[in-house]
Amino acid sequence: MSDVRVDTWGACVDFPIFDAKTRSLKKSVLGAAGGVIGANASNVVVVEALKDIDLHLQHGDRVGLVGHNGAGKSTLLRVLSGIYEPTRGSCRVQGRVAPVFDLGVGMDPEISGYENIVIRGMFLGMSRKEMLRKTDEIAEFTELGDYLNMPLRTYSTGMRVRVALGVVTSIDPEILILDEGIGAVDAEFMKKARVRLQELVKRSGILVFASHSNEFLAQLCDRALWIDHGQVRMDGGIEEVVGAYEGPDAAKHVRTVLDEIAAEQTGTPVVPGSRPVTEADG
Ligand SMILES: Nc1ncnc2c1ncn2[C@@H]1O[C@H](COP(=O)(O)OP(=O)(O)OP(=O)(O)O)[C@@H](O)[C@H]1O
Repeated sequence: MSDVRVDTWGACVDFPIFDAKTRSLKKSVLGAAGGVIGANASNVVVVEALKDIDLHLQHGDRVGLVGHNGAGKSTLLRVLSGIYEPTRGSCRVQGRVAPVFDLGVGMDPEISGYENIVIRGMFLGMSRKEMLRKTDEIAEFTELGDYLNMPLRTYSTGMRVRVALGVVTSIDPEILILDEGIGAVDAEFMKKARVRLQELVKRSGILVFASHSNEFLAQLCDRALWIDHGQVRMDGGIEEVVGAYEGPDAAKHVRTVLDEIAAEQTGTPVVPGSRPVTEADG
């Protein structure tokens, strides 16, 4: 597990759009959302989703990706998961990847919650035997009781998310690739899920997590990359990067969450807005 690694060297991803009208496009467009739109040598329109990404992650790295809509976060996660090959440059991943892009992927509406637990776990790289061992514990976490014997199609959206979250947080990944979409459950359940997510991250070798929730980023990651029009604009601590991307209020929110986590770990209560008195205070 300690030799897990993720490396990219100058990785670029271009999406050719064969049915776009070249004539109506300016040479290279930089909008508020989306990657740069350009044209390749054959005059085919391309979206430059990622450009020259150099990323080197090792065991223990917990990296959050922030950036505008269409910045390239999901594309980068797909490159790291081996779903996309870089158009130029390269990517090498050492270790077993568990990609969690959509909580519902791999779930079958016609089979029971119990059966879905096993299937979804296998989809994430676990063996059938391992999943059967974990089923009772996952069932208890979901609090769905007898519903777990009924077909998944009879569940509400939130009930499905409970099953999916239960499974996702039960696996033992070497490299965990998480893409948002984990907020569709009620607040009380989310509190419970958060603890499990934190435990999951702790036992993962590497985490890469794309999210628009600074709270989640602060809870799960200790480093952030700001992706801007397909490029890494900044690489640093969560507070610093969120501050640069979204401003001082967002950075303050991150600081509060980090203080809460530190206090939970040391057992010290947090006084809102408090900070140690320094010499500068006079
Ligand atoms: N399959 C595809 N075909 C064409 N263009 C694509 C495809 N997937 C992504 N893109 C483009 O690549 C760019 C990056 O998209 P990506 O989904 O990686 O952004 P993102 O940072 O995850 O955005 P969001 O925060 O909105 O989810 C966008 O301009 C998008 O239009």
